[in-house]
Amino acid sequence: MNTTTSASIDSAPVTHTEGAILSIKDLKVVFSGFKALKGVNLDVGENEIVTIIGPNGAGKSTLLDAIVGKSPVASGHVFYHGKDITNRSAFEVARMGIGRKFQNPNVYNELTVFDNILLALKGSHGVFSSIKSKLTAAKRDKIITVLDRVGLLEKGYSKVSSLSHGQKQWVEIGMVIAQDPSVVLLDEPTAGMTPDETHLTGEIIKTISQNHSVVVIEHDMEFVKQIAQRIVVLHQGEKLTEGSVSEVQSNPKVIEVYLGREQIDAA
Ligand SMILES: Nc1ncnc2c1ncn2[C@@H]1O[C@H](COP(=O)(O)OP(=O)(O)OP(=O)(O)O)[C@@H](O)[C@H]1O
Repeated sequence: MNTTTSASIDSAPVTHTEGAILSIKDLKVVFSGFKALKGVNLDVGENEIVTIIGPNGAGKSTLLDAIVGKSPVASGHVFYHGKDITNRSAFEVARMGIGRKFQNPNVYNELTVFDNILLALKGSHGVFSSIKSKLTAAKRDKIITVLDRVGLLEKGYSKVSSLSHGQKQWVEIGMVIAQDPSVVLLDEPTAGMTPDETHLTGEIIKTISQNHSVVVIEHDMEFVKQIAQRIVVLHQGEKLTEGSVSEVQSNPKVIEVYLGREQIDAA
């Protein structure tokens, strides 16, 4: 991979981390004087699952928003495949290959699961023309592959309105991966799910990581343990630490600001 350099505020060259698909350097986001991110660094490798945890208001969603051009970056850099994409528009970032799923499913309830995935495929233009146009074998195969990866092969011809909350979330994950992103960003994908749905979501994330890098914001520590390879802990707009599940769970600072509180909440 070639090294890309960008000028920082003080003109010192800033480069991405060699080999990282997504490389975030000293990222700062400020809302009307409030520092939501105070200089966060994060690297995501190919086919890696990175899980972000931290207390409410830590800056987790803001970090994903800043990556995809939804929150303006005050300073610092977002490199994607070595290219500086800081403050690109949400549309450009999505087109380049960073897919984002938000907390609430954004699906077409009156269409089938199959048609929802069809609409998300690259090259689809508008609901009516996409569904009425002739389905090529390649598109059909692609949709079936996506349905298989998100565990919805048998629900392909069901209307989304008939699905459970968890299944609707998987439809939307399918719509994101149908666009062939290199990186998939998931904001609390298990919110509101049953324990069984939560576990299946973990298995789906592990499956999709075979073809995509995945960054997941999550609160449920059982789920984090199921999927986590590397955990990043955010606190008050800063990275407190990062490491394996056992490293993070035994870190006194993490216990003090986050895990202790989670354990009390769970009691
Ligand atoms: N558009 C905005 N305008 C002003 N303040 C904002 C905006 N978005 C987020 N914030 C503030 O930035 C801080 C970080 O918010 P963020 O949503 O990123 O936290 P979080 O870690 O995702 O929290 P949660 O777990 O509750 O979703 C919070 O104090 C929040 O109130």
